Amino acid sequence: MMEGPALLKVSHLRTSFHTGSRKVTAVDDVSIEVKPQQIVALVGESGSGKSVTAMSILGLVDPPGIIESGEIRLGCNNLLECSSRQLRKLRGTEMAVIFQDPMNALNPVLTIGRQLMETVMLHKRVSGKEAKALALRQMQQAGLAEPERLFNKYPFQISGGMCQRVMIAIALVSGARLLIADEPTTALDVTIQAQILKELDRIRWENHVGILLITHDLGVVAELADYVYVMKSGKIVESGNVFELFSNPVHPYTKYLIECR
Ligand SMILES: Nc1ncnc2c1ncn2[C@@H]1O[C@H](COP(=O)(O)OP(=O)(O)OP(=O)(O)O)[C@@H](O)[C@H]1O
Repeated sequence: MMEGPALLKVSHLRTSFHTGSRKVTAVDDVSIEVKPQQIVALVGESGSGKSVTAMSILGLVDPPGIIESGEIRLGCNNLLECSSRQLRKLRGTEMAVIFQDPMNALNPVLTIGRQLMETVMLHKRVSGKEAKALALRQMQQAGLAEPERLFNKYPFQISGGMCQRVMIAIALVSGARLLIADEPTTALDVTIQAQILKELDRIRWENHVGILLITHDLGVVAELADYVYVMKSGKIVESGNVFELFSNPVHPYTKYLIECR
């Protein structure tokens, strides 16, 4: 199931920030791969360059940041050669992202249902009625019981865990094959964390998505990931199958992260 060509292949990516006369290379010669239905973790301490890697893949690096070199392939698309218009289209149809703080990622003045329907209608030529039906189905798929009741609620009226499920539904409604999850459970309490992790595990099989999971939490990695890249100061210092990496870490930094768990 995880055999075959990569869904996402990042090769020798370098992303830097120029501020005044200073240049910070946040991502320095990073190469990573995600296969269909695989959960790949990118771990490392705060400031190691995980989020900048994600933003580079999504085409969301803004000045003073610049992607200096490398290649990012998503399916048959060469992302660094895409225009911003093409990238906007790909974000939604091919790749989607969920963030740490789902409440802030949602629009506070629109109902949950409205936001889902708008995403559907942005990507599919369907009537309002069909969009609603699709939105409701996707809510159910993301583990939201009683979607009809939730449809007319505003983000502040539902819990953080439910908001994250709504974000997952929004991410998947357009049929994206790659989901980038940037610290998806960090802001949630432990029991809700476990539920969301389970949900991610389920949707990768059911919706055939590959997931790039960005986290500093090795517990989350052990629970969910198949493959791990360890990042430090912008570089990948070690990578491997999750079982091998945990049982036999080679790089001192990986050993340190595992000991600090
Ligand atoms: N807008 C920016 N301007 C200047 N430098 C930046 C900017 N964004 C990121 N950086 C640099 O990139 C480095 C990596 O940041 P990044 O957010 O990717 O780390 P991270 O591993 O995701 O950390 P965290 O877990 O705290 O989000 C930072 O230490 C900072 O030096």
